[in-house]
Parts: sequence; structure tokens; C-alpha cells
Amino acid sequence: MTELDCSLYLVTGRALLPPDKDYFESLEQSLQGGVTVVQIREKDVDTAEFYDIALRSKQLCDKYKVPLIVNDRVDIALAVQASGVHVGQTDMPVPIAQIEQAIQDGADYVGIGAVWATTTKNLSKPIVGVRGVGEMLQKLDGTSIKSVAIGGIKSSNLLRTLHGSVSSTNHALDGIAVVSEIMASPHPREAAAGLYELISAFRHSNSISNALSVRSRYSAEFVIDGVVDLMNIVRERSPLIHQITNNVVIAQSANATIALGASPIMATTAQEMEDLSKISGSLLINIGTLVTSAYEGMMLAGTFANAHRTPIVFDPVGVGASEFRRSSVKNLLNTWQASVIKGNAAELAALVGSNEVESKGVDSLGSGFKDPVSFVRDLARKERCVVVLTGKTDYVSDGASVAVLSNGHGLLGNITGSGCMAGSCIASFCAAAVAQEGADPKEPKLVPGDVFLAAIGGILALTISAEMAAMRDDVKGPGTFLPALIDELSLLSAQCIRDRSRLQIVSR
Ligand SMILES: Cc1ncc(COP(=O)(O)OP(=O)(O)O)c(N)n1
Ligand SMILES: Cc1nc(C(=O)O)sc1CCOP(=O)(O)O
Repeated sequence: MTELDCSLYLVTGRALLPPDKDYFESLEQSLQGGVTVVQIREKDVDTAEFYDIALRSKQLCDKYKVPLIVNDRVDIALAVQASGVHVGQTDMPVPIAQIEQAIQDGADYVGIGAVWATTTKNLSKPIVGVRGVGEMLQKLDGTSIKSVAIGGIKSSNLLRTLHGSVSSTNHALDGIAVVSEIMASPHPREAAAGLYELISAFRHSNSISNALSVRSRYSAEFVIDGVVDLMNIVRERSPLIHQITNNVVIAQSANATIALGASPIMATTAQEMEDLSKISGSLLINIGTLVTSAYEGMMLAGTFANAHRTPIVFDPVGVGASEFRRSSVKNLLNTWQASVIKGNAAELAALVGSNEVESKGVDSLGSGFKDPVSFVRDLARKERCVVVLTGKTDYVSDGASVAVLSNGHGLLGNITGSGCMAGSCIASFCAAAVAQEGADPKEPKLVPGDVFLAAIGGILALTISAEMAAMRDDVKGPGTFLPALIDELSLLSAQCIRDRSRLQIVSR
């Protein structure tokens, strides 16, 4: 078979056509929209009808120079001179084993799914999620076999699918396969063109961001200027910050958000998530006192946030403390893409399954990572988001640059929820970053704005305010420190940030 361009792979499904829409008209329009491969998938027709459909489809595909693949039926593929046949391995329950078998069998490509839930097909296996896709992609390292993800892919989750479906060896998808997003559309040309545009834009932005990482555009001065600009935007626009957080810190996190100049909404119920996603500037998810009902809200809120390209700040509080937390965090990160993951050394170690750092409940013990700079940078690359490691020194990385921040005060460690308030501050700065850049629907980044600057801004705002609070005469200890900290957040000035920031940028 000649080299396949798997970018936008249409699998047909005539049952999904809108009423009165002709199948061949729909197919031709989707080819005009930019579909790069077509697979004829007919489960309920006899051989003669399958042959007729495949033959006419082949003529249309030839007209647009697009390869045609036939699902399951080698005889029909040969009869219509199709470019190939798609075969499944129904006797292989484990997806990884399927990939290994496909390699052995000399397949040209593999379809990996279902990445998301779908109603188009009755699935015999659980969905694999983007992380599952990433694991399977790693098996293809060193082969020339192409890969497409399939199952529940829509324009709303396409960027998340492409961003998240990457192996730790950086093996990415060659394309995506869809049925309903094109077949069920009354306007298949536009549906296909919209998907194709997102795919090309994603590839373009990925190559730009790789180039930027190498040249590393951040300097300490650039960062401080950017942070000050973002703080001004928080105060001018007072973005709504949706926070699903733990019940120990709800009030102080909301107060810290208000003090900074943003507007908190602390809603947890799943039924509200769609409406809130339309008006929120960012979403904070903190699992500190995780209960099943809040978990459902987190799942939904994150999904809507990704669809609206709203930044998600994820705080996996105490993730290593119980199996419930570990599996919940795994599922959450498999379902939506965070823009920032923030945690202390024990939490981030638990997230990657490392035992380098000791913990007690939600707290880190000991001296932390031997090489925190490499740790945050590698985790940011793996999770494809900004990572914040909090502690006496804070580290923030976007996978290329690492900001090492040495502000703060020991009293932050003597009150509960200082890390949670850092999450609220970061979420407020993230909302400002989105507002600053504006959401261009054609821009392929998962969220608009500079999330790296926003994460640094949130940390500096809290830690410098803590220094200011600790210096006050009315602060006698942890009890008086907390309200003073809220006061200082509201009083924090651009000059104070410029004068007090202790920041170093390390690039690879
Ligand atoms: C591109 C692509 N990927 C996966 C599938 C599913 O194939 P299979 O497991 O053989 O299941 P059926 O399609 O026969 O239901 C696909 N068809 N196309
Ligand atoms: C044909 C097919 N195979 C799948 C798999 O997981 O192997 S999911 C699927 C249907 C995909 O349809 P939609 O894009 O409408 O969700």
C-alpha cells in the first residue's frame, strides 16, 4: 500500500446520516472538506449491496485522490481495488496485545480506541483514554506503523485528544478517525474542514512551541513584567474563578481570590458544571477532601473547561494517601487536560509513582527531590502542561524553562491550606492570561495565554504577600498571620513584586 495520510480518517456509518441526507452526497462533501482516508464500514448489508456501496465510494475517493479502505471484507477490497482492508482482532482482549499483534502481522496502521465514550459502536472493552493511547503508541516506537485514535472524537475534544495522546517517548498520533462527527452532520464538508483545520493548526503550533523551547524566550525581567501585567488584568477584569476545592479551605481560598481581585465561585454539583463553564475564566480542581459527588463534578467541569479552552489548575492534594485518590486522579487526568498541575514534593512523587519523597497524609517529609529542576521539567513534558512544585523553594516549568522561586515565609507552613490558596492564586492569574490573549477560535493551543507566566504569578503573589504579612507588628503567629496574608494579597503592588521577587530562570 502507498504511504497513507491518516490525518483525518473517515469511517463510514450510513445509519447516522441525518434524515434525507444521501450517503454518496455526504461522502463527496466530506472528501471536499479534507478527509484524507475513507473506510467503508458496513455491518448489516449483504455482499452485493456492500460491493455496490464500496464500488461507488471508490469512484468518489479516486476523484479526490483519497485512498479507500474496506472494513473486514478482503474479497470486496480486492474486487473494488481498494487501497487496503481494515481487520480487527476480536479474540484479543488486551489493547496492548492487539498492537503487538498488528506489528507482527505487518499492518500499515493501527486504530487505537476507544479513546472516549461513543454511542456509534457497542464497545466490548473499557475506553482507553488519552493516557491509554499514549501507552500504546510507545509500542510503535521504532516501527513505521501509523496510528489513529478512534472513538468519540469531536471538534470539542480534538485538541485534548491530540495533546494528550502522546507516549513518554514523545510518540504522537498520525491522525484521528471519526464516524459520527462527520457522518451525522448535515454539513459534512464544513465538519471535515473544521476538524482538518484543527489538526493542521495543532501540528503547526507544536512545531513552533518546540522551536521556542529550544531558544527559551524567558528571562527574569520578561517574567516579572508579564506577572505584573497579569496582576493588573486580574484587578481590572475580576475574572470568575470556578473552584472545586476541599472543605477545609473553601472560605480562605475564596477570600484569597477576592483579595487578589478575582471573583470566586465554589460550586461542586455536577448539574451546574455546564452553565458555569460558560462564564468561568478558569477552573481549579483540588482533591483535598474528595467525595464521590464532587468527583463527578470534577469530571464534568474539566471536560467542559477543555471544550471551552478554559485553563484547569489541578491540585492533587494527598494523592498518595489512598487508592481512592490515586485512581480518581488517574481517571481525571485521563479524561481532561490540565493546564497546570501543582503539588508538593510528596504529591508530585506519588503522581509519577516515585518513592523518592516521603509523605504523611497531605504533607511532604524530608528534603524532597535530589534534582527538582529536572523533575518538574520532565513531568511538565510528560503531562504536557505547566508543573508547579511547591516547598521552601518553588519550581515552575513548562517543559523547557524552569523558574526557581525563593520567596515565602515559614509561617506559610504553619497554617492549613497555604498550598490550596496558591492554587486559587494561580487559577486567578491563568484567567487573566486568557483574558490578555483573547480566545481566538483558530488558535490551536489548548488554552490561550501564557500559563507559565500565570503559574509563576500566582506563586509570587502568595509568597511575597506572606513575606509582607510576616513583617507586620500585628502578626504574632499562625492565627494572626492568615488574616494578615489576606490583607497583604489585597494590598500587593506591582512595585512590591518588582522589588521583592527572587526568581531565577533555568533553561535546558
Ligand atoms: C480506523 C479504525 N480503527 C479502529 C476500528 C475498529 O476496528 P475493529 O476492532 O475491527 O472493529 P469494527 O470496525 O469491525 O467494529 C476501525 N473500524 N477503524
Ligand atoms: C468503529 C469504531 N471502532 C472503535 C474502537 O474503539 O475500536 S470506536 C468506533 C466508533 C467511532 O465512532 P464515533 O467517531 O462516532 O465515536
